[in-house]
Amino acid sequence: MPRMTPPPVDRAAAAKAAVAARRARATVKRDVAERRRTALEVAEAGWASEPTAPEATLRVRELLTSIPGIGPTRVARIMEQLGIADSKRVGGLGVRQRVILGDWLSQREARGRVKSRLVVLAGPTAVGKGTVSTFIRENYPDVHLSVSATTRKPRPGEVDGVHYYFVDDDEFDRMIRDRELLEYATVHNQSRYGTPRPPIDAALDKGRSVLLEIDLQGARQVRAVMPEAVLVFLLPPTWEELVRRLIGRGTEDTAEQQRRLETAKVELAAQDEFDVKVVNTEVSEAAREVVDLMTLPAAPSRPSGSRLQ
Ligand SMILES: Nc1nc2c(ncn2[C@@H]2O[C@H](COP(=O)(O)OP(=O)(O)O)[C@@H](O)[C@H]2O)c(=O)[nH]1
Ligand SMILES: Nc1ncnc2c1ncn2[C@@H]1O[C@H](COP(=O)(O)OP(=O)(O)O)[C@@H](O)[C@H]1O
Repeated sequence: MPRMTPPPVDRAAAAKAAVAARRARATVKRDVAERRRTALEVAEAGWASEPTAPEATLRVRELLTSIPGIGPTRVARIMEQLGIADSKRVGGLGVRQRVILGDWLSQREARGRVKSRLVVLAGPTAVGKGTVSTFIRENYPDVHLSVSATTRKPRPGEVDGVHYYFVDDDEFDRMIRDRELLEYATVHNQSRYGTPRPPIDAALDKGRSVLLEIDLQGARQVRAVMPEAVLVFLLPPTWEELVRRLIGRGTEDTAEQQRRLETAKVELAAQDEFDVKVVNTEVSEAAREVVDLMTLPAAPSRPSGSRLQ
């Protein structure tokens, strides 16, 4: 599998790029408003700013990457859909491309304004769903992290009501019967897992954002019953890194690891069903990208190196 993330950039350059990206987004939107005066007039008017202005020299790829929740893989797909070459700079776009890009940005913004506060986090085994969710629970207390019910036995250190509600088969059946579960599924052909609905409704009613960390089958069910939910697919930086994480975790024997990796291939093939892809290279970064989707103010950052760095 090819690398999915670009090499790290230095912070000053990243900050400069972020400012340029913000200005470029504003310029493209202004440009779209102007286009109503007819495409010809816009063509004659040319680009709204100097060709050397930072927003004009910025690559479209960088502009799109600067939008929270859009990773490099998604950017490549969006650019292909919009028919914009990878090397294009914002200032070098033709009228038609500017119109297409401007429309896309406006639609994205409109969607952002009505964005659901319910985010579903899914992804292949060992990609780091649990780790990212735990980071969010510990660093973004405004987010309500759903606690699932499961028929699997607790692992050492797992606390009932915190990590899961550990229930037996009869109780799980009762929850299904009484329609207490938003979704449920049998995972890894072993145990049943389900999302209790009442706490989610209560949290949403109070205006809190809600995060569900569930499997692919569950994510599809949530989409069917709550189409406003934002579905996030967590990706590993590379396939090799996913294998390393699974083996490194050391919670499955070799046969089970093989079985999970086979499932992971199937799950990775479903990534395009999701609204947003987030690459889990750095736990804190991936967590921030997920929380950004909920339009919450960011939590104060902890001193670097305090956890999971
Ligand atoms: N559909 C569904 N899947 C869940 C739910 N809770 C957890 N899962 C998924 O169940 C799988 C197994 O979770 P777990 O037993 O904690 O083991 P691990 O994540 O593989 O270490 C993971 O893919 C979770 O995302 C739920 O409420 N519904
Ligand atoms: N960004 C990351 N960088 C390095 N290791 C990670 C990262 N995210 C998670 N891990 C490690 O990968 C392993 C699997 O993570 P886990 O959260 O259990 O995955 P999942 O819940 O998706 O099955 C764990 O050992 C965890 O510490």
